[in-house]
Amino acid sequence: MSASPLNCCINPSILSADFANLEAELARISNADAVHVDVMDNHFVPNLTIGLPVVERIQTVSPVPLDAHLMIANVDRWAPLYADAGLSSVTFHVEASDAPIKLARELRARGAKAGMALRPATPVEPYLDMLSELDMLLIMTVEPGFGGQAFLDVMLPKIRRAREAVDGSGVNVAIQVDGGITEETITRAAEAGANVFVAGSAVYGKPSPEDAIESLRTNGQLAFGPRGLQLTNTAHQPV
Ligand SMILES: O=C(CO)[C@@H](O)[C@H](O)COP(=O)(O)O
Repeated sequence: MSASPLNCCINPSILSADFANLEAELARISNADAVHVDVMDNHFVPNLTIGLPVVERIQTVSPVPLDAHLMIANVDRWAPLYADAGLSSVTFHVEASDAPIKLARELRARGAKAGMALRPATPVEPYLDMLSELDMLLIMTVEPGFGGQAFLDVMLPKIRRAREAVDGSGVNVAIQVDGGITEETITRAAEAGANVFVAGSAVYGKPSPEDAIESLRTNGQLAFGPRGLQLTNTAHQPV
């Protein structure tokens, strides 16, 4: 399935997969648009997952592109190395970067799509002027660190503001949401304007991850509707 800026994308979160069988777990989501790789350092978030050597190995066996979500400190130093590794998309947290515009430019220069993430308590308004520097804006819909949390409905106005700004700016920036996405909450997130959905437990917690991806995609696309047709610049596609 190739991602289109006019479509909703479903990116399953590897955090809910079996870390002892990653190759097999990746084969179970071959109809996903990308795999969302949660990199946590136990500093920026209170959890520890995997780092660059493991991510590089995952890339060699994944049937879909990698969408890295770096929940780490010192991201200005580390994120470019993930782009150098050939990842399709690298997302850093604005709260962890000293120079987000410089970092986004560096990621693009190294061939990756540039994503920027906002924790729930971080407002979007200060960053709307830099949309043209980004390929994706990730609005966290839970506090980052753990899978299986409940979707924060209080994030819906932030998603709406981001969507209005993206549509008004004429640049094609994907709006990704991550945390608590289910067959039910995806509808509210998509109605608000999100078009790339990270889902961990709602994919890997189901007997058939492939069927779960299709259901999520159908619900997301229905709720997102023809809104995507307003986008005109297709140079940067979401993953
Ligand atoms: O980045 C994170 C958590 O910090 C997410 O990617 C979660 O892994 C999503 O899991 P679910 O909420 O979908 O179970």
